[in-house]
Amino acid sequence: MSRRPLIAGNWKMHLTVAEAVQLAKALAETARNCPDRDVLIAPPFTALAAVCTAVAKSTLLVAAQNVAWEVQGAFTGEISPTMLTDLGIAWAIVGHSERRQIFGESSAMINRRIHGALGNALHPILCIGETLAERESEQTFTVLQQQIQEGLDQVTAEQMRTIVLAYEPVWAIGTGKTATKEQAQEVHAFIRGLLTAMYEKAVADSTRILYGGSVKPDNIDDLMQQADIDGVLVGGAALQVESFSRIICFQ
Ligand SMILES: O=C[C@H](O)COP(=O)(O)O
Repeated sequence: MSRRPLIAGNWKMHLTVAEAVQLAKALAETARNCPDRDVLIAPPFTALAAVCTAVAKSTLLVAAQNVAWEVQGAFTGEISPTMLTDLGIAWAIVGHSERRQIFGESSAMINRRIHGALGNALHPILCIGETLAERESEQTFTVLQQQIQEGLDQVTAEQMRTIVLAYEPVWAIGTGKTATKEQAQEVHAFIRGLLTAMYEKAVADSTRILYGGSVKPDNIDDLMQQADIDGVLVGGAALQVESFSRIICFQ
């Protein structure tokens, strides 16, 4: 089954509005030259409106880095799904390991965010991944299974059509230590098998599973050649036009 590649850049807490618009415009040009793949950027909240306007006529997809589960109310510091759709945004990252680890987001909270997104026409990118200690104690698959089952609790097969998963081993994020292509493929195949068990083969076969963690121009081609790697979620290397353009144009 062929799945359309998705190359996503998570800008995290970087860039001014002007810098974000400049980078987005340059990447829209790169994306235009690679029409056989989806290209997505996730700017910080402060730059979302300006970036959406700047790339409105391009194929570039724009995501928020998180999303609340309620549409309005007393939730200081949160951004609601309808505030995002109001800007024309159709995507949201949910459950990034930095949200889980630094800000203490639980699987239950992440599941609520997933439903908040799904209920308001946003495509969630659900992030999962094990820590170094969990990998070294051979708990990788147990941890991932729990994160996926809890994150996707009450998500239907129909809703799975709009969800993307991103496997990001915590030990590979921002460390320069990428998982080998074999390690990444092994986990992606496990995730696809789990989706088959949770839903059905057609759902597993059509779900895009991204890899994230120190993806760079020099490892993108090997990663994208793996059977179950359908794209990448890039942090550091997504902040420069040259490096992210090379990643977008993987061979
Ligand atoms: O969301 C992106 C990931 O956290 C990967 O970040 P990185 O490419 O800087 O390792």
